[in-house]
Amino acid sequence: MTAPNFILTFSCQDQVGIVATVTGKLAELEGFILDSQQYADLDQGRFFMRIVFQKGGDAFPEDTAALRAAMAPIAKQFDFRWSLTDSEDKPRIVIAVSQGTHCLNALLHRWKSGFLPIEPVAVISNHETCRSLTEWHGVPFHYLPVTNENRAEQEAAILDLMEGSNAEYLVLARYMQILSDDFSTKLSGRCINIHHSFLPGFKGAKPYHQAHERGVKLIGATAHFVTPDLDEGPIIEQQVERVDHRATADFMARIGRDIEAQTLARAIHWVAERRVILNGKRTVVFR
Ligand SMILES: Nc1nc2c(c(=O)[nH]1)N[C@@H](CN(C=O)c1ccc(C(=O)N[C@@H](CCC(=O)O)C(=O)O)cc1)CN2
Repeated sequence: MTAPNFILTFSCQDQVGIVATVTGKLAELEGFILDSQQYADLDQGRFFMRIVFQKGGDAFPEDTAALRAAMAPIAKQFDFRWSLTDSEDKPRIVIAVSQGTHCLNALLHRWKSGFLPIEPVAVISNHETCRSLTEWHGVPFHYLPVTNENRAEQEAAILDLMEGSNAEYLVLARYMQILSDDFSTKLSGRCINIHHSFLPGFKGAKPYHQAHERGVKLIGATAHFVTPDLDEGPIIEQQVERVDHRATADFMARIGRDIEAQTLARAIHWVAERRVILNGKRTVVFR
């Protein structure tokens, strides 16, 4: 049986000696480093790092909890924002969708085929459209209709489902409802949306119509963390495709579906491999 890999990611105020201290501790624990990436944001004065390591000797802690306990004094010393996970522990995810199937299908197909290291614990929707696709993949489907009158209750039901299934992330896979400020704030850093434009261009529900009206030559998609400010959250991944004067809004939407699906799946893959760290209104992505 191959030794498990562990992933340590952290950010902190930058100073001399962070890498030496962290890797010195791993050496003391006989940790064997397999991959290491770091970045210093000089403007913000913050340091970011991701280290993948495994057992390299008998001094290595017996499990993830013991590893976390061993690293905790250093995390306290530098006031880390950090996570330390076993690479086999796939993040538990609730997926939200409205009527478009393409992004949901991309996530569930990649997961079922073993290409996306996630644990989709439930799909929620304000329409019945995606029930059969979801249940075909063996994932529970929850129909949660929403109106302006019941939005608070519906969002509370989503939160209860996340807590009840110990879900780490809510992924909006073309969920066409604006989350309330309270809900999106509660899920800060844990809710990811796919927007069907190359942000910051063309925010809102109908970006392809806006793009056609503007006569753009590139269309795209953007996966980002959700904040109360619509389509303003920290960007995780983007992709673009060329179009020309013949492209109608419907044509743009048609080729856009593939871009959206691939962009969201790629972003969720990065997140699942603990490669994404929030950096204020931006992200650091160790690819
Ligand atoms: N708090 C946030 N909620 C959501 C965000 C976000 O960034 N912050 N992103 C959206 C997704 N989205 C674009 O990517 C989007 C979805 C819906 C709308 C919109 O205007 N919806 C209308 C209803 C439309 C309908 O019923 O079909 C509305 O809510 O009144 C704009 C952008 C997901 N939520």
